[in-house]
Amino acid sequence: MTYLYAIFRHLFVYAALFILVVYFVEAQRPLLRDWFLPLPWIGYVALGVSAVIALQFGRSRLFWCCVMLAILLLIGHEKIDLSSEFSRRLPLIVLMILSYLSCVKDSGFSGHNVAVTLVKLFVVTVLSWAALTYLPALVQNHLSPMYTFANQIAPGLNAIYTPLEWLLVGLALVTCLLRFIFVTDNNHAALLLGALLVAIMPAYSGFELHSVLTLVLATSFVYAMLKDSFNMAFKDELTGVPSRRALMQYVNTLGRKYVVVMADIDHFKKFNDTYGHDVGDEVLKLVASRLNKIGGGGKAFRFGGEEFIMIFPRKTPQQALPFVEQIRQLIADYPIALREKPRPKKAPKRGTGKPNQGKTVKITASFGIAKRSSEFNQFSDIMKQADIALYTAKKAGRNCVQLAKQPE
Ligand SMILES: Nc1nc2c(ncn2[C@@H]2O[C@H](COP(=O)(O)OP(=O)(O)OP(=O)(O)O)[C@@H](O)[C@H]2O)c(=O)[nH]1
Repeated sequence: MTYLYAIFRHLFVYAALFILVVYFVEAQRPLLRDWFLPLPWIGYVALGVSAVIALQFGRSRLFWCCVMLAILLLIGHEKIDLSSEFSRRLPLIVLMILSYLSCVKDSGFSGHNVAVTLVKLFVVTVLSWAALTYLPALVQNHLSPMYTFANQIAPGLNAIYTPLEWLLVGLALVTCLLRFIFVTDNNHAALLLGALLVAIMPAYSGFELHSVLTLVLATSFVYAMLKDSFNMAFKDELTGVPSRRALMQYVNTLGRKYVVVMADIDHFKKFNDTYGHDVGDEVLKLVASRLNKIGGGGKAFRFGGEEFIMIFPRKTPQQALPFVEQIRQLIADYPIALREKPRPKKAPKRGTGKPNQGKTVKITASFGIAKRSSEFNQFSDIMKQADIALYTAKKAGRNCVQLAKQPE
């Protein structure tokens, strides 16, 4: 569910950006030309900044995208004298390269890897060129109906690309979309946006409009890199909730009144030993997603291992208690469906042997609550108090909440 939500959230943001850009460029062509005419360098500067950040962050794919876009812009700027056929095909080739880059991993910037990537990009370029040159002859008989079909959809389509080129554009865009669905992050969303904007570039003649599209793309690349790096640094990789580092940063923003709740899954070692570490990981994700939904203004963090911390700013332990109780109950009541055991290599004969039925289990967690007070005003001291309360909860039989013994 969270995975689907992440896909739709990203798609919504980037699709909205794409539509906004296209609408703005369509509606404001003369205005944009006036704005960008005195700024012929702006697209290059944006790409340069994005490329430098990509270098610093080790995002080689976005770096190569910036290089490709700079070449595209340069040729659009007619700074390089090449045959018009090459200029016409270049957006398609860049599109193919973008879809290729969305399918591979960041390989970094070591001399060897840069050389290998350049060779691969060259191969993609040659293959794309060959496809654009030889495919029309192969599908000659289908070309005329394809032109008619494209004309029926929208009369202007054939003026931008030939129907065969449209097919290649579609293929490249679907590849980027599928890669984004498989690896849902900002980098892949930016690559998808990049592919979309490069695909529509031939529809907009004029260097200024290309500069606008490049500027949008370079900015989205920078945003994607910063956002993904932020997530890596401040979100726990397994559970997706804010990490210990995020907690330490958050603590600095707290005022003089707050409550710290320490949560720990009960008998988790036994659970891991019984059902395996992978199932243990799934349980951790589940518990984290419950804790993440805590009410009362509480904020959950994974502290490490099977321990979580929740902070309630501007609350007393008594005010936080009902929300913690609610979450404890939610976790305890939730039946966890265990995945079916892996099928045996040799399938039992039909009618013999019982189906490998999935089992459900339940898990509980214990909680310790402490507040900031004049006696315990350092975060580490309040944590220690919450930990003592948690230990008391464990001693009291687990699956319960204990308040630290602190002066009122
Ligand atoms: N699957 C999984 N297990 C983890 C992870 N981090 C820590 N653990 C396990 O969590 C278990 C913690 O066990 P203990 O601290 O002994 O406590 P417990 O078994 O939960 O018992 P009580 O806390 O006393 O109820 C260890 O077996 C760790 O290996 C993780 O990321 N994934």
